[in-house]
Amino acid sequence: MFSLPLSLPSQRAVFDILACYVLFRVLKWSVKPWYSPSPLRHIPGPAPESWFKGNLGQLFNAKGLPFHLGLGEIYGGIAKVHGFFGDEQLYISDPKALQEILIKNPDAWEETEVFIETNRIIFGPGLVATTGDVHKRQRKLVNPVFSPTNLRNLVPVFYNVAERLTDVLMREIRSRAGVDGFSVLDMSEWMSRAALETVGKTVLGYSFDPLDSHAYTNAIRELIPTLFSLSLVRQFAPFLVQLGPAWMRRKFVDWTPHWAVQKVKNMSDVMHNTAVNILADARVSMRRQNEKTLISLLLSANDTAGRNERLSEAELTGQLTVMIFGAQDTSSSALSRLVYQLSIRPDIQAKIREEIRATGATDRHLTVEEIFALPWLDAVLRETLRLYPPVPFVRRTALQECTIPFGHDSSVRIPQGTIIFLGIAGANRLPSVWGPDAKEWKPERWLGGDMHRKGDYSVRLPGIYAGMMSFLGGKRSCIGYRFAQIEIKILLISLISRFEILPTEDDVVWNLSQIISPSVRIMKEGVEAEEKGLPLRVKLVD
Ligand code: HEM
Repeated sequence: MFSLPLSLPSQRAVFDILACYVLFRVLKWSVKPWYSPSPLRHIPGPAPESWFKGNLGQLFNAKGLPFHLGLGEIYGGIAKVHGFFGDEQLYISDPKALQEILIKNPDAWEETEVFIETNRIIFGPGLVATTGDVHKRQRKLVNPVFSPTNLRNLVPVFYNVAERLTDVLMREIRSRAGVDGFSVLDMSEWMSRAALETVGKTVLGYSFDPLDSHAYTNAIRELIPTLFSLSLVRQFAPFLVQLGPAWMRRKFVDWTPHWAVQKVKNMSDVMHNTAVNILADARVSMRRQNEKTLISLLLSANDTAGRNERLSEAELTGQLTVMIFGAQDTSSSALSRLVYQLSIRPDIQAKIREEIRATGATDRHLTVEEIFALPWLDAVLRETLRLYPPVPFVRRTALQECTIPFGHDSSVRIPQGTIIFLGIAGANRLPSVWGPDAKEWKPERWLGGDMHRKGDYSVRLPGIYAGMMSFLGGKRSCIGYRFAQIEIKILLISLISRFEILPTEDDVVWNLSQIISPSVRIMKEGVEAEEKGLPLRVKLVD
């Protein structure tokens, strides 16, 4: 558990600081109800599981997804949960409330300090580590880089990765197929490699070589699970970042005797150093070859931006790391779920194969228009992202006191500083929006346009994609949502036109580590355990 040999005074310093913080929170918690009764006291919700961490142990838990979904089902669109020392927080999946928070009054809400400060330490000052005007300025420069035209120009690169993936899979299958022609492959591993290679090539023009165990590759793939294991410790970040200058905070991190903190520190150093080198290379090759990777487009946009709009070197390095992260785990989680759903529904897999074949796509690359005109592929992508969003929740803090409407004609006053969870997965399953079959995976609900929606037409979610919350909505919505659609569709076209995919007998479970990922239940020395992966039976189509 403890990985660093620390001197006694430094351990003592970390301990004293944490002890002061705990004392401060306990005092605040015990005195507050006497001088101001909470306006949230009547909001229903589960009892705190512990006096110390409230419901945080249930919310930030690999097995916590049913708890998240249950909050909306049991208590409605706004439920009260508890943070440290009884801190009252809200869990929100109500469409009207989401509309108010994300669209109507976005300046009253911001990412939590915990999120911003830990991201700033890990990624540097990129999009996920800045707020207010700085974030607005960064988005103004980064958003156009993901324009439909720029993404269209990258289609050959997306195809190149997809074809390299199918070539490798063909070799794998041929070398170890059984008599029935099927081979069992860990498809989540392959989807993760494909997603990393895609983002490496499109954003940076850089190959991470998916078969190589490059330190940067490992850092990218292990960071999010390691951070999730630190979810509770992370809550102290806003307090810790106020402790003196940067060199002193770095010393505190160096002295922290926790293996996961040290692992995150090392991964963050690897990512930062690699990003600095990649940026320098990108500058050189951009000038030499007029290269059109997303980072070279960002560099050009930055060079021509006005002085007050321009990103600093640290901000550019931050964007680069953030783009890689934003793209990798999320896309690979979505792809894993998609191939799994198609494996258990071979009838729908066959429909996609048929519609691809009808375009003649097996011999040529489809254009973006042709890709988006495949109705079953589109319906399967939408339905899978709706029912199984890779990021099931995000959090925000109220920057000022505000009142938010919810339900038919209710409202609640929210004190400044309140932390809220935006229940992405919960909102995506609301019967009021999607109809009584909201909890079923039914791609056909997307065929025939909006008329097929069975919910109440007056209730709308403020998401940027297909009226769902999977890529969020508003000022901090996903910048790569078009990128993700093209990437996923091209990879699926290549896979489904060449391979038939069926499930194995394995018991697949989907765990939460901020982003959802698959594991299988196994017996290890007579004891039930879980192993990361998604074994599926794959064979070449006849
Ligand atoms: C299926 C794939 C994806 C899903 C489900 C997804 C989902 C999300 C969500 C929910 C957020 C909001 C996070 C928050 O508010 O805390 C977000 C933000 C973001 N995403 Fe994605 N994302 C995906 C793919 C991508 C890709 C491919 C990229 C880049 C190439 C990307 C880049 C980003 C960035 C940079 C942000 C931060 C935006 C900001 O704070 O202004 N994402 N994404």
